[in-house]
Amino acid sequence: MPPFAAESSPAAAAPLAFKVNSKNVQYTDSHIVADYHYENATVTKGVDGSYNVNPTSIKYQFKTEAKVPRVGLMMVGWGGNNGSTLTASIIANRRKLTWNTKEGVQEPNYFGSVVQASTLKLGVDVKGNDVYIPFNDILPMVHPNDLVLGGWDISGLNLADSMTRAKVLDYDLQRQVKAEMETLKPLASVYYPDFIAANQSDRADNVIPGSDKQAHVDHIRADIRNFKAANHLDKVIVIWTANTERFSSLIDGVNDTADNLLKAVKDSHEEVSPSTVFAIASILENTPFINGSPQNTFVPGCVELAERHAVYIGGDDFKSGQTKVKSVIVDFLVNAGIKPVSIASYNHLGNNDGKNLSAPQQFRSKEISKSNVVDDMVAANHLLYKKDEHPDHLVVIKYIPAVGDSKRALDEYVSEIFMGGRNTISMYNTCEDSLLASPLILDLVILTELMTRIEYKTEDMAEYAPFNSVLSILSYMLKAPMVPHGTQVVNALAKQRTAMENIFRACVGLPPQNDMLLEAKTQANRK
Ligand SMILES: NC(=O)c1ccc[n+]([C@@H]2O[C@H](COP(=O)([O-])OP(=O)(O)OC[C@H]3O[C@@H](n4cnc5c(N)ncnc54)[C@H](O)[C@@H]3O)[C@@H](O)[C@H]2O)c1
Ligand SMILES: O=P([O-])([O-])O[C@@H]1[C@@H](O)[C@H](O)[C@@H](O)[C@H](O)[C@@H]1O
Repeated sequence: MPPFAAESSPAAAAPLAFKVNSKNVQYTDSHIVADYHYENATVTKGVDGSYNVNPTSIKYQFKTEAKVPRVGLMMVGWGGNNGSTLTASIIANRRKLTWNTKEGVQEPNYFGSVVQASTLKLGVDVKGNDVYIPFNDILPMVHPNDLVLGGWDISGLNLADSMTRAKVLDYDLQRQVKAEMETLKPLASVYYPDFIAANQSDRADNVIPGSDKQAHVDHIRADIRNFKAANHLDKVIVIWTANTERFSSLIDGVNDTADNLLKAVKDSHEEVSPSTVFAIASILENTPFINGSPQNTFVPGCVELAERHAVYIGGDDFKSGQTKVKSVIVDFLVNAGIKPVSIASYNHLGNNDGKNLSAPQQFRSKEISKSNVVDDMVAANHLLYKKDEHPDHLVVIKYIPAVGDSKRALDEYVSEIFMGGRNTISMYNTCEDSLLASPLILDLVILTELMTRIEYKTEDMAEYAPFNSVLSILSYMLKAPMVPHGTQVVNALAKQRTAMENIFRACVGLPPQNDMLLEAKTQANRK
């Protein structure tokens, strides 16, 4: 039986939520085609140190396939807290289950998903008031309830037992989805003990045998093909929500180029990690691969392979809690002309992720992804920070089993303010970590799939082309967002969200979002 088939295929192309009345936008039976002028400015510095600013305008044409396909989500680490929680939550939403809690009857939702539970401004009404629509109405997108779920885990527990082990969801909900979850069993996976904490070995009872890494790549490729065929899917997206691995060493001749990496797989080189095996297998199956963990899955050779095959990749590390808040707080402080001088981020948690992170090499992967998030915001304000000057920044993660998935996060931001003053912001944040991360998996899979249906061309291009294989548009959901080589990393959450919104607005021929509200500022006093 297919691991988990959606109860019904999504309807044919659903009617669009809105139409833009413009000569720049054409709606065909199959596509939305929009002409868009991308306005920017190039800045050069004169010998006297002054800037010369040259406005630029590039005409793009975006073509979006309007029909939403039948999509499968294959999770690596399906039996983990995130994977089992997301699966149960989709069942609950799909079946409109309600459950009793001490607060009363709870209804299912997709809170925490930008795509499913946030809105965006479409424009203003005749009175000049903002009009907001659901984020997922900007362009046709897959609905989570229509996703077909599957995946792999080194633990052979079925999803009901995994859900019980995770201790995330309320019992009265677990009770209602148990029967369906019991039918779901992760596929055997690739397990190289050296890459995750030794304390994970007791879970590894569902492992593809042998140490031949080429055979493992071929095995995973076959799994993807079989899942797609068995569930009559148009597309599959693979997301790594398995344990955090140690970083792979970057070795010339091994993982520096696509060809060397493919040879390293053939040679079963020890530095090819399980996550890179999955990424290679996905790329060779023309299947997007997203890394929800902090390790450097995408070694240079893997990025080159994705670019060679024009397959989307994205990562790293779901941005779900402390880091998400940090990418707002530091942005606010620096843009307010206030100078953070020290950032201390401590948390403890007791889930299996925390257990794995209690090992030094796995913690180091997470420390890196949690530490670099302020770099762009600091670099953007040379008035506050001299070149290469940074706030002190400390990341601490401790494992305390008793608190389970309910992460306790303590953050302290000390900033220099006016005339030598100091401002200290302290935060204490507790939450079920998996309930923050699981909705992000939805956003990542839904937006990655949408991006596979969008092409662009500029006036100098004869044919349409896909976006760059490294999907930096996903950065809002990621702590250490991957960007195309040589391009800037943006971590500020507001900028990440605006970029995402404006690209989708451009695909329907709308100008970038702005909050100038000139209507209210110029007409209000008109006699
Ligand atoms: N808030 C969050 O939960 C959050 C936020 C950011 C990042 N992450 C990252 O997401 C990942 C998953 O988090 P989680 O809380 O679900 O962890 P988890 O430990 O509950 O689940 C990970 C699962 O991966 C499985 N696994 C390990 N190695 C595997 C392999 N090679 N192949 C297949 N399965 C394998 C484990 O058996 C386990 O079931 C972790 O790397 C974590 O750091 C989580
Ligand atoms: O998202 P965030 O709160 O900054 O970071 C979290 C860490 O603080 C936590 O210890 C870890 O278990 C989660 O995987 C997540 O990465």
